[in-house]
Amino acid sequence: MDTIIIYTSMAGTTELMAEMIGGKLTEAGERVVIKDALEAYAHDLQSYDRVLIGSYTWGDGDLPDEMVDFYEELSKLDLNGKQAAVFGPGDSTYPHFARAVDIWEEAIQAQGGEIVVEGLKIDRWYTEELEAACAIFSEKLIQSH
Ligand SMILES: Cc1cc2nc3c(=O)[nH]c(=O)nc-3n(C[C@H](O)[C@H](O)[C@H](O)COP(=O)(O)O)c2cc1C
Repeated sequence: MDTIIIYTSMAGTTELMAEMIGGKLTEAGERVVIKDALEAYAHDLQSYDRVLIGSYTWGDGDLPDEMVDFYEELSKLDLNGKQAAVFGPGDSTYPHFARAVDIWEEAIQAQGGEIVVEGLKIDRWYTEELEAACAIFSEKLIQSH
């Protein structure tokens, strides 16, 4: 199973999640590439079996600005046959908690990708749960194929 993790991070939480999840999959013997969305092109996804997107939420429940180009490219791709899952931190004091996770899941499904594990949303006020939550998410991914 070859996985690409595309993420963007402002203060480092999403990056940490990407590294933790990537580390767990690698430990399980999977091949993983982690890329910052600013250095990634959506067509990069074509060479991988599994696509993971890591995205915090910005504005009023919006995608981060750094991911908008990638989002537009992804919305033109055929993702049939791809396994996918999304993770990201948010802040539950905002009305749309971690909504970027839902936006990405919808975009992936609209292009034919299969969401194999429910999106992981982490509240920034509870980051002590980060490592355990990322480990569980990774384990579900490993079990899903
Ligand atoms: C201006 C601004 C707007 C934000 N809007 C939302 C939001 O609508 N929903 C949400 O859940 N979190 C929101 N957040 C919180 C970020 O998603 C959260 O701080 C996240 O941990 C940042 O990820 P990072 O550490 O990878 O940069 C917002 C943060 C800022 C500074």
